[in-house]
Amino acid sequence: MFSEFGYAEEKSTGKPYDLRLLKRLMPFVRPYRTPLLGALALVMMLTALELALPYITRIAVDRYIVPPPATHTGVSGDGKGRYADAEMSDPEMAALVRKYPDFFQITGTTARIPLADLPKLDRADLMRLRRDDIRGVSLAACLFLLLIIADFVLTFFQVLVLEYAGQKAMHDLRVALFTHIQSLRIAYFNRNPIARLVTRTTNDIQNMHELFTSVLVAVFKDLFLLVGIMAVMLGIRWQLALICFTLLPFVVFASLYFSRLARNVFRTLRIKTAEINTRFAETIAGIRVIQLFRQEQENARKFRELNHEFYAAGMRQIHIFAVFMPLIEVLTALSLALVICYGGQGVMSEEVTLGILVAFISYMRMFFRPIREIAEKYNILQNAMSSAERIFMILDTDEREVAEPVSEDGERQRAAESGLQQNERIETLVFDRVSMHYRRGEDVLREISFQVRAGETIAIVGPTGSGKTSLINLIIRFYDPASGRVLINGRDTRAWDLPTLRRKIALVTQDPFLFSENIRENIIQGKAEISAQEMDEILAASNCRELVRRLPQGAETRLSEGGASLSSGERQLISIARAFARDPELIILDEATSYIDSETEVKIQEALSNLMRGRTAILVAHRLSTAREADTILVLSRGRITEAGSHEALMEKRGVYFKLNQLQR
Ligand SMILES: Nc1ncnc2c1ncn2[C@@H]1O[C@H](COP(=O)(O)OP(=O)(O)OP(=O)(O)O)[C@@H](O)[C@H]1O
Repeated sequence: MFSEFGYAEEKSTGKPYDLRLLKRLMPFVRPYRTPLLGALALVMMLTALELALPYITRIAVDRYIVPPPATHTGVSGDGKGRYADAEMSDPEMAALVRKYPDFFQITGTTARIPLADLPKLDRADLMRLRRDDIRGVSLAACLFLLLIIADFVLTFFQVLVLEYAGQKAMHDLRVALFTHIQSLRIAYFNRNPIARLVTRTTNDIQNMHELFTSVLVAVFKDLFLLVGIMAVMLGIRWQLALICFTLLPFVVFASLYFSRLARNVFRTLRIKTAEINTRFAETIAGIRVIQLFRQEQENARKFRELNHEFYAAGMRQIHIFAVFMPLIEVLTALSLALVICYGGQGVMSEEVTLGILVAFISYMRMFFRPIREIAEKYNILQNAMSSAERIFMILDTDEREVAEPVSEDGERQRAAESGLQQNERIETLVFDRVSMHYRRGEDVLREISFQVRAGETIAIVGPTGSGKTSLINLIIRFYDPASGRVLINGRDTRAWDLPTLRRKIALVTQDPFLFSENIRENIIQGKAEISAQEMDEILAASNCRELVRRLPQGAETRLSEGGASLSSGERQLISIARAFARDPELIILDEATSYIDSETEVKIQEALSNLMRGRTAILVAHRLSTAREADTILVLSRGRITEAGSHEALMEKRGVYFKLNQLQR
């Protein structure tokens, strides 16, 4: 049963990139293109900074650390060995040279000392001789530090700007999705379980968010870094660079292979998470049934099974990454070994400087990271694409309740029409040979015809499943007839402006739904503020006064989810107050079948007669005593009207209605 609960759709494997989908995303991204481009520019700067770091190390090593003194002095060679030079014109150098007459040879204004003899000098003298190198190294270190600080600051702004753009774009997408879902016809919700729609607005949007923040810009960064490292390495020493790149195909292959393995596991994990969530939500919603029928153990067994499948998928994921991550580390280490081996030989044969070797080692450490990250992001990208696919599938659902006016002219025309209709009072409601079905070929109403005039009350009675609720669903246009017409004032309801039509009607259902807002908000339901006096009148007419007085903060008391803190009778009283607040012309009442204590029952009946006074009413009556007062009673059976007339007329007829009365007595 669970696997049928809309999860098949979760299995859809999005392509890792789909230009069509990316194009659809553009309207949501376009308003934030400036911050996105800003983030991209910051990423380019960051890449340049990161590439510069090993280069600075190389300069520090080659120019200042390894060679002998550089500025006052220089390296010179005469075939037999290498020397460090010191300028005798500098008095400090001259004094130093004179201190070690055995080591220095003076020619003209230059003194030189064989490199091999440098360690024989005092440490302080050696430092003095190499003071310019020490200054150079300190400068390089400062520059290194500055770049790291700049990296930190730029990363901060890059993350901030990117998150801003991503959050904003996803905020807009979530609102668009929510608004669209809200505008869909009731029939759509029969086919789409709540859990699926909730997942769309939460998980799927989250996946898309990750696409923005972890993939889009980061992939650019990884690519810049990869290309940059390759270019710098080739530029410094192409022979050594090519040796390093020999392992590249293995890394790319391993990354692609593992990302494919991981993709399947991620998908299973996603499905299992959704199933666990639904099982959990269902358990809480149905806790009374579970406890009453002692289903705890069986339910726990099913949950354990699901949980185990989730655990198994989680472990598979861990196994994959437990092999993949170290494998990439091994390949990185191998490439480092190659650099050290070949680079080390190069240093010994003086084809490569030590600085180059050090820089290469740093670059190699950085080199495989972007490849690994691109492989990881491939999964996020794919996830996001299938989320985008599912989100747009909903956004493309063309089952809107109110057709959008196609042009401005259409809009004006509609506004003018709705203005006219707003002032028009409902005089007649006519069902003209109406049939309807939920599934093709299974008519639940057949050829229904009847008429109601302003001020009349019609009661509909009939066994369960005979189509009473379906009939009232047609009046408020939750559904439309398959054939025939529902006419108000002689005009098809489909030609009426839907909001205007609905504003004239109030529906009091069997089990009214209350929102987790306060009582006042539940009653006024989006209406502009109403005065305290009006509110008091509504509470009085709907018999809610006493109930509100008992609550800790009166009408401002916030209800728990679905009004669960109130009894079903109290919920009905509030829903009657809600109908009063609309001051409707037509009342549709689906009488409650649940047991309500007789005191509350009296209150409800009183409130209802107040509500129906002077108004047109259509009443689905489960108790025949309620139907008795109606002007006309329609008896429905298997979707057809089998009898119609006043209570007296139908009793005289001695048909179905008479028999029902005998039974309920
Ligand atoms: N959303 C739906 N999708 C498919 N079939 C439906 C749907 N709602 C109702 N039905 C079917 O339509 C038929 C009429 O149902 P309806 O709810 O109108 O009966 P009812 O007379 O109001 O019943 P009750 O007295 O139990 O409320 C039933 O066979 C029911 O199974």
